[in-house]
Amino acid sequence: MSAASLTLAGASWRAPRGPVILQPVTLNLPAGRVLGVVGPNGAGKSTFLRLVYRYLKPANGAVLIDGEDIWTMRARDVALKVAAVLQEQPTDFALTVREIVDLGRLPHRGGLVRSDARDAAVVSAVLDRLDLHGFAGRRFGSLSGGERQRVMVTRALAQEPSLLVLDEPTNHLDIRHQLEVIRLIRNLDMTIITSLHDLNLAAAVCDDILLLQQGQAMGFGTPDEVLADDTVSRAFGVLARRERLTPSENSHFTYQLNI
Ligand SMILES: Nc1ncnc2c1ncn2[C@@H]1O[C@H](COP(=O)(O)OP(=O)(O)OP(=O)(O)O)[C@@H](O)[C@H]1O
Repeated sequence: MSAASLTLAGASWRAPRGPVILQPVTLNLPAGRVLGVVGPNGAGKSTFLRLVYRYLKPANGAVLIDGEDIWTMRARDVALKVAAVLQEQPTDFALTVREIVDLGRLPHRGGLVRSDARDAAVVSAVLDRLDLHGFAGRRFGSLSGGERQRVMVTRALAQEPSLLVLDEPTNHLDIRHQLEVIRLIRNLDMTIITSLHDLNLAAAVCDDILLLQQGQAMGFGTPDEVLADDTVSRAFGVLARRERLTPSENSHFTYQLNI
């Protein structure tokens, strides 16, 4: 497993027989970076993520992973490189946690081939990593929202991707599990693309930020470059002020309605 670079070369998306939802985006993310995708509701964050994990095909331009256009690659080869944890959770509630996590191994074996010892070892290792071993035999449907979210992260890690896409990964999680997932994101040896609503979290966790507003990229760069008070205020339609907390030097945004 190693990290992969991501390039968007003028990639845009248009709804079928509808308007352009995402205007052309061009960016180059070196391998191993953590990219946070931020912006108000309806800005196009999920659409951007769907282009990256090859769910949506760009109307124009291309998405490249390690320099290769993902739409000229076989779907299975993309699945060997890219895993996604989405807001929508699977409905196979009758499966056990171990069975759900084992589904992450599917791209590594052809068709109906059964799990082998290596698959079992990877599944056990990722269950341990997310502290879910005690849940392995539980039915997915019997878990809480936060436990399900951790299972979905675990399944994605079982895929051993080089690029991990996360849609609001801390949703449903209590404070401790939020911190654990954030620490995990920072420590993974892969490229991460994550949408986040919490700008404080985005500034603390991400190497780079893509700010979207009404389907347009308003900024791409380090959190300090992109998340300036006036830019955040304009994008979200609020008065935003960023302070530095001492001694951590972490950013802390406060907001008020500008009426
Ligand atoms: N298939 C579609 N057909 C028409 N409109 C769509 C389609 N998919 C998305 N949209 C619209 O495109 C816009 C961007 O949607 P998207 O889900 O990417 O936003 P988002 O930034 O993830 O929003 P949120 O923060 O609310 O989750 C929204 O206005 C949405 O209604």
